[in-house]
Amino acid sequence: MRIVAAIGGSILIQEFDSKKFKEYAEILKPLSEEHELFIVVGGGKPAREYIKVVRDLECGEAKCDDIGIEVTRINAKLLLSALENKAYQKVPHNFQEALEYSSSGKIVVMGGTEPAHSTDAVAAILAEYVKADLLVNLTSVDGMYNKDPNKFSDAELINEITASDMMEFIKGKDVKAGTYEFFDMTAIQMIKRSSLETVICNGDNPKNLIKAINGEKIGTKVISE
Ligand SMILES: Nc1ncnc2c1ncn2[C@@H]1O[C@H](COP(=O)(O)OP(=O)(O)O)[C@@H](O)[C@H]1O
Ligand SMILES: O=c1ccn([C@@H]2O[C@H](COP(=O)(O)OP(=O)(O)O)[C@@H](O)[C@H]2O)c(=O)[nH]1
Repeated sequence: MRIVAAIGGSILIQEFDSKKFKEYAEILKPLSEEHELFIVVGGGKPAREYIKVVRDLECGEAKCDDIGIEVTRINAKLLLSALENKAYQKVPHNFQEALEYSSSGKIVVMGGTEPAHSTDAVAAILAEYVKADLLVNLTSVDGMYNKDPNKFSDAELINEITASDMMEFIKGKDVKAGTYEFFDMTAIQMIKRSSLETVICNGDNPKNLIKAINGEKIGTKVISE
């Protein structure tokens, strides 16, 4: 299968250590023997810290995004280091490069591309671009809830949701640099327009990626309606 997986910065680099990079490398290396893998990594806390500095410099949101993108690319480089020769050792800056690098037969790892969206959108566009069989979004919670599970203890996990309902849910959420929380509108639009098979699940345990690939019931399944 051709798989695009987005790994949220919130899990990959929660602390400044190599733990999650190593854990993911251990899972991704054997998976790449069977599947074609494209990994998109987020910026997490370091991106938000840098964005705060740029915002204080008052040079505009696009510049803040630009710095956020640089941080996602640093995280991509860290994952490349952990993956060693199983990954193509260059971070693509756009979708065409990602496709080119994948012809090496190795894992491709990238971060952001352009301002005004998150790496969740990058992963969805990439999935469209490379005609992926599956898009997996690995985040810091078990999937999509009816409200923020970190704010509401009675939040309920949604097992299945249509892209249209998800759009309705996300409408009006902040689109400033570093503030995309759960998912962004661009990502959902891609899922809808290209009927991308999508699963959102907890990436704190990298083995959940295997479960999602094996079609086990996990997290939230997004139906492209
Ligand atoms: N309806 C919701 N369902 C799940 N998570 C939500 C929801 N609304 C807000 N969130 C928040 O979104 C966060 C995930 O976004 P984020 O930290 O940016 O992750 P990532 O690093 O994967 O992009 C969760 O920690 C959660 O607090
Ligand atoms: O293609 C991209 C990817 C990222 N970003 C910026 O980089 C930040 C960090 O990316 P990430 O996807 O991790 O967003 P987060 O979920 O941390 O908000 C985002 O908030 C955006 O400001 C961007 O502008 N374009």
